[in-house]
Amino acid sequence: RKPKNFPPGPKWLPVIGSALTVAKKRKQTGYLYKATAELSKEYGPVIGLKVGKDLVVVVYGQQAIREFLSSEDLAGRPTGIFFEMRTWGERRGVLLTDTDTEYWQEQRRFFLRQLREFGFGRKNMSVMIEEETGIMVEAINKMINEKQSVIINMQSAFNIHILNTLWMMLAGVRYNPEDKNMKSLQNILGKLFATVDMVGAPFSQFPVLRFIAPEISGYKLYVETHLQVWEFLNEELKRHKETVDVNNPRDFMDVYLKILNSPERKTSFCEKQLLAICMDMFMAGSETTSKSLGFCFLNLILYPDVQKKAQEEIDNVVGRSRLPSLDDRPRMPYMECVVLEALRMFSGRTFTVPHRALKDTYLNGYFIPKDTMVIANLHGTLMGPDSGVEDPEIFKPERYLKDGRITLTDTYVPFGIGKRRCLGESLARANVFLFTSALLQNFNFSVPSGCPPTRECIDGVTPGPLPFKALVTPRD
Ligand code: HEM
Repeated sequence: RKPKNFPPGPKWLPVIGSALTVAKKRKQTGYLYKATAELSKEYGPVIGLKVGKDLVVVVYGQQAIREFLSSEDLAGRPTGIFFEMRTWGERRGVLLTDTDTEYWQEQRRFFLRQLREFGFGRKNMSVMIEEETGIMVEAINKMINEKQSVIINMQSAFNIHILNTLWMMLAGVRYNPEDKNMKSLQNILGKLFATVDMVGAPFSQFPVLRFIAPEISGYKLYVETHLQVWEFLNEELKRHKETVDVNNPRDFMDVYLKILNSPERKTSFCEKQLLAICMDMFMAGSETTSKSLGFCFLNLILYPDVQKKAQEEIDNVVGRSRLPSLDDRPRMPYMECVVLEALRMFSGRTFTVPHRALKDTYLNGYFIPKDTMVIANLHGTLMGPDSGVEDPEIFKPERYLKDGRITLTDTYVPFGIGKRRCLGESLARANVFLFTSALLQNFNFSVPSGCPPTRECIDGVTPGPLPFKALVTPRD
């Protein structure tokens, strides 16, 4: 039965709850984020659903999103499918860490401190990304070679380089794009993303399917691909344990191994936890950044004036004799705004991670029982009718500039806020800024004749642009 004063939403049918209504709306509108927007028109900023046996609340209104993300009562880690996944793995001796809320907060703090203080290991974050941008520029130059230009698939152009920046920080390894390990990792992650659709995957809507139809429901593939990533990480951990010098940590794995060997080690620290963090970083950090860059370049070819203005700024501040660095950032407000707009285009179509109510509580005046899963659709605050953003579908970096200074409002939360906010924000911003400015410094990007890009996206919990090509020409 529906709890008293639970947020309003579509009718709950026996067994399937409201899953069918969401699926129908999704089919009609083509997108999960648009389905939420439609439901919100009918039911208001906070929508109550029942998916299979679980209570799920989706938050869409701008103010309600802020209230949700600021609430400590709603900052728990989900149990349900994710928890079961880990328990399932534990039984086979591979997965599980107790990443429930309290442990997670301890691990979060540790990760953030390491990121802030060292950028991990010997090379700091900026230098490492700058090197990777140089490698990408070089690779494009090679493709162009003697020709005048080259046509590139832009939506996937960044995947390998972004994976490299993540993997360099975590394990100090960078792969050649042609490397077979890198290709296999990319392949596995791609499959994993195709199967993860927290609100949409059939097995998360109907838990029983996991047991009676593991193949068709996608559960088997989900678990198998998860395990493949796990094994990939475990191999690297083995190598690290053999070669670590705790007084000279090379990367995050070494820093973590140092803690494991120290007497002050807290109970939440263990090897499995380390692997779980690396897994979370891959899951949360690779597709998100690559897709934001995809949206960025899609819009740069659709808005050549924006591209030209950014290039003028790069030429003035950096020139052509060296690559842009993070130290240039304060003197490049227009490029910063290009990044802000790219992040809005990505996060404005995406959802937060699922949160869990740690106790009975209230949101926007509605009752949220303990253990309800709560998730926000950031479209509401970045692009929706009460977001305060004018012409939200238009890529307009100037919107953040007031008298030459960057001014952001409370509604601009592409990384979330509060206790569960994104852990990789500084890395993601640095990646988008450095890759975009290095490429614009060296090349012009335009629509190839006969291949106009579409603005339509691939639907999912983190949508990305549909495949599109750019004509890339060296700048004089
Ligand atoms: C442009 C790129 C990115 C965007 C737009 C983005 C955005 C977000 C958002 C909206 C959340 C959910 C916040 C919430 O539910 O309250 C999140 C969570 C998270 N992000 Fe990011 N993210 C990006 C890149 C990264 C990177 C590069 C990393 C890792 C290095 C990362 C690690 C995480 C983690 C671990 C969480 C979960 C935090 C938790 O469960 O407490 N993200 N991110």
